Amino acid sequence: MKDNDNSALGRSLWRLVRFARPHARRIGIGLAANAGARFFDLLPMIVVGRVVDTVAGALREGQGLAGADFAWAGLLVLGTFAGLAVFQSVSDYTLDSAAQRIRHDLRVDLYTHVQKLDVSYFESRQTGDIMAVLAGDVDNLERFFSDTSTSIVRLFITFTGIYGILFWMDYHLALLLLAPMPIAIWAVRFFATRVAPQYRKARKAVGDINAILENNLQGMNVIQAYSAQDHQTGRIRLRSEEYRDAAIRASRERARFVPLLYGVAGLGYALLIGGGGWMTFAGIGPSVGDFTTFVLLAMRLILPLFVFGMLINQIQQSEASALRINEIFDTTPTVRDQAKAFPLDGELQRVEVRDVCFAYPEREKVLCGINLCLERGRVLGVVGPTGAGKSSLAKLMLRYYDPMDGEILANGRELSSVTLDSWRGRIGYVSQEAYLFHGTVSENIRLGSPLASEDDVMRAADMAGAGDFIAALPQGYETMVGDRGMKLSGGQRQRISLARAILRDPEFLILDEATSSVDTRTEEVIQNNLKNLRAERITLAIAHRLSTVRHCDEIVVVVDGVIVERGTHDELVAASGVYAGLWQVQSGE
Ligand SMILES: Nc1ncnc2c1ncn2[C@@H]1O[C@H](COP(=O)(O)OP(=O)(O)OP(=O)(O)O)[C@@H](O)[C@H]1O
Repeated sequence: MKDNDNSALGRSLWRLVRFARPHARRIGIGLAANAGARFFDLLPMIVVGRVVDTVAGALREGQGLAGADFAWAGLLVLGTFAGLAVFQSVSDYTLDSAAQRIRHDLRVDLYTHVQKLDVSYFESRQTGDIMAVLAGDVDNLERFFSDTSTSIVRLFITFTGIYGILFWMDYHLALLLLAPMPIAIWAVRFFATRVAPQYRKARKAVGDINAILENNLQGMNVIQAYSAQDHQTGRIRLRSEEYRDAAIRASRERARFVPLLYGVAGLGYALLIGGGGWMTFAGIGPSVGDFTTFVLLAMRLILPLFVFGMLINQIQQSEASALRINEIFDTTPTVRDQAKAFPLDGELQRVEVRDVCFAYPEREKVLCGINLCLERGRVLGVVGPTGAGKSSLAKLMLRYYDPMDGEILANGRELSSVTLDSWRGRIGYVSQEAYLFHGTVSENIRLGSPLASEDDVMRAADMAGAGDFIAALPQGYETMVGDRGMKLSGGQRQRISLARAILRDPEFLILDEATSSVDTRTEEVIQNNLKNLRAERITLAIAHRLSTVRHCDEIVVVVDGVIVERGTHDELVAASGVYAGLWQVQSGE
């Protein structure tokens, strides 16, 4: 960010030009057509000059002219408009379609990149802010690629075309028109450096506003329950004011810039009309016809000059968006495939956790000296008080994070030397908060197994104890679950996410409080169903409710990130330790 603070024109935008490369041919055709269109656009003015010279010559020499003497001019002008129409539409279509393709590639690439980022990235950055980049900033760039860059090209061709003709006609006059140019260049640079920081602030404010909006819309029921509307409106107001002020400051810079451009244009014309008129009259300049063409062409420079001002403005806005997009592209995941990683092959027989310690970034240790051995066909239960580090252990298994010390081995191979896809592809994970996506029940169950048959989906739902309630929903498996599954109860959401994990037929099933929101009777049914599944997989079950882990082959008790007890249910109850105490409370003994 820092090295961009003083940059006037588009360093971040340049970095995104790579997205244009695959469409170079299309862009080339568009540019060539645009150049053709500009040629036909300017030709009538040369014809006008020739007509004026014909008239002036005839008047000077007292010759008569018939209407037929001007027919060529009319036909030529008509022809130029036909040419302009064809070339302009070819140019518009090819350049615009290239821009749409670039935006599409950019959006897909950026999203694909975001999907690879660490879980910790999403835990520390607000969703609404990332959304603002993926949606708002990408759309800003669409405008850049479709409108701004096309206008830049058009402007460039018009400018070079007009100046080319002017220099060819009379370089003295062309130089007169060029004289104030250095002032224009200075004005543009000045404007760009002044306005860029404001646009950056505005884009950041948009991200902040989106983050609060996204958060608040999701928690609107809580806001209403606590009558917190005024306070929340205040937060939005504050951010919106930041955006408003940055936008007004940018507008103020623009308002200063436009008179400068008018001044430059005025100076150029004053020199041209005054100096050129005198030179033409004195016979040391162009003919009357050429002077007419000259003035007409010069007039055509006015509009581009102001379009140029607008373009600088758009470029700066796009630059602010490009900066945010590049920030995401520059973020690399810390948990990723090592250069020498290769897929884990063979059946998953055992997962070992050796002397593992772990802390979240910039936090105290949450796990310390953890040793575990999980084997195929066996179920390991993890219990402990809230905040003890149980879910963190599951996150390490999933390789959302890598341990600080120690290692996790799968079939004897260190997890970090195995490709992420080959590892996570074997896991069925039911997280503490059952997250459902907007869609049908069936689509949600199929998340990790999109090609599964309907029968398999139903079987998985039955195993998860969800079959009956799904059948009773208005459209059964095709019922829409609402945003984040809000149209279902907590227990129903949990069972759908359990069905999702079961459908995957994973070799390693991680259940983090997977049945905490269902009643004890339903849980018992689910436990019985899961018993049939345990033979062909490793199961890790985390729970508060001891009845959930009671039948596990081994249970570990985690307190403050350390394993304090381990054994079977009976052994732990007999040991009269932490577990036995919890059991007494929960069983009412
Ligand atoms: N993403 C995170 N970043 C920083 N700290 C975290 C993060 N997630 C959890 N923690 C902290 O790590 C500690 C262990 O959390 P963890 O979720 O593993 O506990 P738990 O045993 O699963 O608790 P519970 O039974 O309440 O679910 C807690 O102190 C928690 O505040």
